[in-house]
Amino acid sequence: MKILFLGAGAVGGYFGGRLIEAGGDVTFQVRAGRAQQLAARGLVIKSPLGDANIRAKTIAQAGGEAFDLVVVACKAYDLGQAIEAVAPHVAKGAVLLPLLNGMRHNDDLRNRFGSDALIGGMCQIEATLSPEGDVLHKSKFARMVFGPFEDFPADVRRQQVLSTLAELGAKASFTSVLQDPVDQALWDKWVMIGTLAGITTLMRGAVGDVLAAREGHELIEEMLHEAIAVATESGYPPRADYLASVRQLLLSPGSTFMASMLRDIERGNPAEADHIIGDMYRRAHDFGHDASLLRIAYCALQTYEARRVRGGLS
Ligand SMILES: NC(=O)C1=CN([C@@H]2O[C@H](COP(=O)(O)OP(=O)(O)OC[C@H]3O[C@@H](n4cnc5c(N)ncnc54)[C@H](OP(=O)(O)O)[C@@H]3O)[C@@H](O)[C@H]2O)C=CC1
Ligand SMILES: CC(C)(CO)C(=O)C(=O)O
Repeated sequence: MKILFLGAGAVGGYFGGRLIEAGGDVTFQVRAGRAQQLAARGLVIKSPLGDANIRAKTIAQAGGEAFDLVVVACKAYDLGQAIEAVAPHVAKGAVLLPLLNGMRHNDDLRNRFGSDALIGGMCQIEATLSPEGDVLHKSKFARMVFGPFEDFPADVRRQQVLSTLAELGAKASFTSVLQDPVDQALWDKWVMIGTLAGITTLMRGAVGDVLAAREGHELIEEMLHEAIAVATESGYPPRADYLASVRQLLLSPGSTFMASMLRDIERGNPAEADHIIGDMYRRAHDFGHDASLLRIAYCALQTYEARRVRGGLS
């Protein structure tokens, strides 16, 4: 199976690199700056699961080659361009697997390419790119979940892609899970990341820092409650055992766990505010919920973005 990763950032670089190690035929579609880094240094992964320096095949844009699977691994604010970049691959028969946090990108991709071009996915990893472009994997967990959507079961082509990816993933240095249907896993992840990103960007600290504050524990619980309410109204209430694991992550005193969105803000980069927090707040609002913490977190993120865009950060 020929696999293309659109983007070789923290997520694309990690999972794409690990699939190459497992014997996968993987190419990265990258822009000029990232292409130069990969040519100069190789695809470098620094990870508690094992360091690697991988020779990565790259292309600048869609050309003659056809791919069976295109993994979309960009940030949400780049999705518009990414959609145009992957369109020629879809026209040649590729199936798309987005690994972005949030949910709305699935609708965007489905509206543009149709349901039969899409499988669902998400990943759990704490990773970032160093200034030199090395993938820095910070915790031991690395998990990719993929599968067909509940309302659109896999046809023969997507089933073939899913099972080949599962076989390859089983040999790779991450946990690979084929989940049919995939929807609950995507909602569960959004509940967790919506709460984590909301609270850590609002308070500008890791989970343990927030918990050190007098109202910290209560506010984390309140934001989690708002996110759970959106998932529940949407038909995907998180299971009790999943919520127990989320509470363990979000309520561990002293924990340095934080959302990648906070790291983006600390570097003065754009944040996926609208996609991860704004979309959740809007859905809460449409369901008639108050969701006052999501509302404030979204407002804080929009304030950051306005200041960033006017050059007011330094
Ligand atoms: N980092 C993490 O720990 C986790 C992230 N996620 C989610 O995964 C998604 C990706 O995040 P992450 O990997 O951290 O982000 P990064 O910023 O590290 O990587 C995104 C990459 O996409 C590339 N890209 C964007 N548009 C294009 C394009 N049109 N053509 C080619 N390359 C493109 C960027 O390239 P360029 O360098 O040229 O800008 C960049 O290298 C996000 O939705 C995030 O929320 C999910 C779980 C964990
Ligand atoms: C919380 C985490 C690290 C889990 O995968 C994540 O998705 C993110 O910060 O973007």
